[in-house]
Amino acid sequence: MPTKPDTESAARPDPSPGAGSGQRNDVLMEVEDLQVHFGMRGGALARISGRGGGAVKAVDGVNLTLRRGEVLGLVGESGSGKTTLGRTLLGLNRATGGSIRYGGQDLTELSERRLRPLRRRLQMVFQDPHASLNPSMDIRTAVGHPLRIHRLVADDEEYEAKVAHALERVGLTPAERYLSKFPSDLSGGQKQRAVLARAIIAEPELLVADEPISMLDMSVRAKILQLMLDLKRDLDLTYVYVTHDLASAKFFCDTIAIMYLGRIVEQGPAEQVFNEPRHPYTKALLAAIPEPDPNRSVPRNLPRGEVPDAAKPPLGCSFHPRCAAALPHCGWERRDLRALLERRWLDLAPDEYARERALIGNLDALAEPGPTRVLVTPGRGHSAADVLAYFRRLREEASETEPREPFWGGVTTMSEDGGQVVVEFVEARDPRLLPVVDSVSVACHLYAAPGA
Ligand SMILES: Nc1ncnc2c1ncn2[C@@H]1O[C@H](COP(=O)(O)OP(=O)(O)OP(=O)(O)O)[C@@H](O)[C@H]1O
Repeated sequence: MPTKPDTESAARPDPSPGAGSGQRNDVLMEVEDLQVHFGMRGGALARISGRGGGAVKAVDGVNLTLRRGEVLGLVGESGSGKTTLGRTLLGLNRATGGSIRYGGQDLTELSERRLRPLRRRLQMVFQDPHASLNPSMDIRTAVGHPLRIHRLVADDEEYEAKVAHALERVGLTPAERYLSKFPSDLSGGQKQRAVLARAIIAEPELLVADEPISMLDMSVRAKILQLMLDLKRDLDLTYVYVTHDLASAKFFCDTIAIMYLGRIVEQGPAEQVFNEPRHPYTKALLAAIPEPDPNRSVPRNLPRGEVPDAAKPPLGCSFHPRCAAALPHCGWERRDLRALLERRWLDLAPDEYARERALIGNLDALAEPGPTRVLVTPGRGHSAADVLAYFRRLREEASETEPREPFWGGVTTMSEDGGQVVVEFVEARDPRLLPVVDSVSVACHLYAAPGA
């Protein structure tokens, strides 16, 4: 990886629509309590996936300050909401709540017609350069497209000159060699350069780059990132870099926001987040990539499986079911009891599994979210006393063999009631993103005062 130039986040003369708006000069965008919920009602996909009636909380209460000249990395596993957040900052997805202050206006309230002129200033670079360029359009037409849309040139001569200038800026030189070529004539790296030329041609101030190098050959990835840094320096750009590739984020970003299920769980200067991760999720992500290895992406071997369904996020802290450091009030609920049993049963011999499984009646009743008081029906031929004794045995065993299993700490009482077993959990608390040190904020009860 090339060396990283100094950050240029200092204030500069402000030619943007934000000038004179009362915003601080170095702040480009201010995001408050942003929500993007996708309704699942009615659609065919919703019916097939069984998610009908709910909402996918792709972005759920995000606060961000984007400073001019900054490279902000949105990092997290697949499904954490990075792309949706990035698109919403540009008005490509509509927010369902909260605000995005930019240029003295709230983008979330603008009609499509009023958003259109702002789009010149807010550009997106997508992951797949092949899909980003129309195969039947030559580079001259594709790269200059924004000039026509936003009516930025007086005549063909000016058009041609601006396209040639943009191509040269991104290293497609001499420009004349590329103007009449088609995307299929270019390599992957050259295509992404052309995409960048199109993104900068209308003189934007913010670029949201969604995995801009992940589909490129390893040999050109660093070159494209270096080109982006050069463009940022020369054109006073600000970047939001969406990625699950921690190594490139470490190199490329000034600030990192780690996302999990639609929320930011840790945020701060890249150096601090990488050198001293605080949230257990950030720690797990970083522990899983050995350094230095720019080829690795976020691995799948995080504790306890995949990111949960964003339509039914876990109670309290969304990360608690996968978190080895979870506390009693992190949000334990009946789904966690089922997950605990299933994890245990996976390791049992068939006859042991059959014996234990038979103790519990309808396991599906434990599949839904909440509540924190759950009734467990014994299996046929078994009594509540059998189930209660079983649970108590599991808890005892866990305290000896798995002292780090946090689930049982979240159980307050277990008792019999009317032929069923009642398991009650500690009331869930939702962690808020709070400053922990200087400019690092973390959403985790490990860092919050009791009762916070
Ligand atoms: N248009 C949509 N309609 C319904 N759900 C959506 C839509 N777009 C995204 N989602 C859902 O929102 C959640 C967040 O998706 P998003 O693509 O923003 O995450 P991501 O972190 O960028 O993931 P990836 O790295 O896989 O792109 C996911 O559960 C996804 O299925």
